[in-house]
Amino acid sequence: MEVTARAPGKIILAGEHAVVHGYTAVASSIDLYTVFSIRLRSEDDDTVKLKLNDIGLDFSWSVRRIKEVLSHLGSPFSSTPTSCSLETIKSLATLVDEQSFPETKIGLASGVYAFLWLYTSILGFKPATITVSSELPVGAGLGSSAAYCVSLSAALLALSDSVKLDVSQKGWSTFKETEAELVNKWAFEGEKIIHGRPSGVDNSVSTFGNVIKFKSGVMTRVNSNMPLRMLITNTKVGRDTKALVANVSARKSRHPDAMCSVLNAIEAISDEWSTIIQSHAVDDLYLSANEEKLGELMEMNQGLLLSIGVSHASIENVLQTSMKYKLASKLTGAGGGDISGEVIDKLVEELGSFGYQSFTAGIGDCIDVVVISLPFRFLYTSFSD
Ligand SMILES: Nc1ncnc2c1ncn2[C@@H]1O[C@H](COP(=O)(O)OP(=O)(O)OP(=O)(O)O)[C@@H](O)[C@H]1O
Ligand SMILES: C[C@@](O)(CCO)CC(=O)[O-]
Ligand SMILES: [Mg+2]
Repeated sequence: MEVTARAPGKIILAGEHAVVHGYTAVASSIDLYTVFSIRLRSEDDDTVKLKLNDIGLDFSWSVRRIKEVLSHLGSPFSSTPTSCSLETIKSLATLVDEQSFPETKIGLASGVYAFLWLYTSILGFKPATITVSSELPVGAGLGSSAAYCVSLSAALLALSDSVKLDVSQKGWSTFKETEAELVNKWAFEGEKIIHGRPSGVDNSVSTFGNVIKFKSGVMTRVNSNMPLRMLITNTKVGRDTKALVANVSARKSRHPDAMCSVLNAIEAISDEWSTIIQSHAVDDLYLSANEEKLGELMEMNQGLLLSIGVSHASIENVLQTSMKYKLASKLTGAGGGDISGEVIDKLVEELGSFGYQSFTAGIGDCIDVVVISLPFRFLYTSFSD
């Protein structure tokens, strides 16, 4: 039996970091996916093999060893999403250390802990070969960790017999709403292992697709009526969402009043973003006035992100380069090395001369356009041998 599940990445249009502290963010899924495939092996095989294609790492555990290390948990199965305790993370770290995790890639280990937690909690101790590969750059602000956790949870739940598929389209099937909620909740537990303190916006937009507004754990769907041209630039500067989120919290406890004002301002920007993209353009003039407003909001949001300490010299370089072409930009996701914005070919070329990689997340025929109202959802297909 094999199941393949995929889940999209995202861009945060406004409100990253503020959303961790209970303020509104607006996010959209993009058409770049992470794909998990799980092939169950025969019960007497006794191995769980994990192949992480994007980061070039393979693992192989015996089911017996996993059981032994997690013996304090008793039965691992849980029908409701459960948090991984610190004690269990230490046990999972033992399993990962035994596989000689390369020191240079140690920052990636939390993804393997999240895998082991979700796998054993949802499927128990079944032998299998699991492969993951992604179109998303890992750790660049496009929600790779959420797409990883959502596609993994979707594949596991599809195999667990506890969920039923919705109608099948072109070989892919979707989950019904309540089952998608279950996938989302499990994915959030995985994100907690990777991020430390996720808001839940990334896994929610990866699970439900489209454009969403997110505040204090509550998601609202946004009906976007505005096609947007977006360019995403990866500065390739390594960074870690967990550390950036922790730095913002530390700054907030040092300067509570000032930070509260900044986060309130970010929330006002998110609210205006969602109002604008939901409005119906009566004519081209109205549309271009709205585009200009969004550009200003992006500039203001970026200024506030700088003030909370999550920008980076490379991001500022992209901003200044874009400004030469009178284009607005902001970082997206956790910051510290990535950016999104509107652009023209010359800008892409100039950004390329700094070693940055610009790409568009195209949809269907619209290769260079992100139409943020498209209904991206994770999908999976299953078949038996
Ligand atoms: N395809 C993948 N293969 C293996 N691990 C992955 C993959 N995608 C994500 N991860 C895990 O997620 C971590 C990156 O998550 P992180 O939250 O730092 O970045 P991001 O999700 O890409 O950006 P952001 O959270 O700002 O949107 C990696 O260190 C790894 O543990
Ligand atoms: C930085 C952050 O706001 C977005 C990361 O994509 C973290 C989160 O919301 O979990
Ligand atoms: Mg992430």
